[in-house]
Amino acid sequence: MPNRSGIMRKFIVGNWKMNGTSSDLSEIEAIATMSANYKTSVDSALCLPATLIDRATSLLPAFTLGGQDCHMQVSGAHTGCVSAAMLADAGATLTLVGHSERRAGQNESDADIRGKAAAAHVAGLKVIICVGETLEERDAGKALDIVLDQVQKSVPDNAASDWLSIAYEPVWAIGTGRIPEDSDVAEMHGAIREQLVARFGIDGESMSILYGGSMNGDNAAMLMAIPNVDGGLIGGASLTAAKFEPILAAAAKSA
Ligand SMILES: O=C[C@H](O)COP(=O)(O)O
Repeated sequence: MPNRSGIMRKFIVGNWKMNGTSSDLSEIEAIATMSANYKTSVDSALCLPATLIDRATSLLPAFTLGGQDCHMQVSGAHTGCVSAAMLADAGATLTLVGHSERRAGQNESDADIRGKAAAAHVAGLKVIICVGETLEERDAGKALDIVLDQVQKSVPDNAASDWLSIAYEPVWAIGTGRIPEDSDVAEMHGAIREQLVARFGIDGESMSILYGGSMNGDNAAMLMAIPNVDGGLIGGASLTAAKFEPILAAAAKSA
């Protein structure tokens, strides 16, 4: 997201997925303490399991913590679901929506994700909408069409750079150790940027577009040097301060 002088700061977000119990609060604290060393040039956050958000925010009120999903309704008969208002009440200030593991595992549609993003915004949360193609879609030459369609249909019409970011995550790169060619990342992020600017005007220039999928300390500098890569959404390498720090260091250097 832009700072006051309009320069894009890198935005590095860890996604703990379904990992973490109270015994991991000390590691979350270590990550927060380490991240503070980079705060002059890098915005960082952790998206935690909903069960940990309240305790983590009590322990670390200055660190940005988020959820990994929310329901589109404020309350009601939705057993097992968590609303955006509940995340905010627990202390979260942002949430992911539309992660591919939910699109596939929970059959979430673009319309669902748009509704969740809108609900999160109403609850006062910043939102990261995840998009990405499968390997079959890339091999069929459909990656750009698929991802741009997801962005078009998932992003609400009132989106603005002060609350909305996109995370491009090729499904086949998540947790596999594989990453796309630089040129493919540049092409996709450039195309997403063009679409955001066409739809939202100059504000589309300031919406952060994160890359996700096997980002780690070895490849982060290279990935963040690619035009329109404004940061990262990191899974496995966000689980410890030791693995997360080199990514923040790379982001700080590229800022
Ligand atoms: O949300 C994070 C992404 O799914 C990336 O996960 P990964 O860094 O473990 O590949």
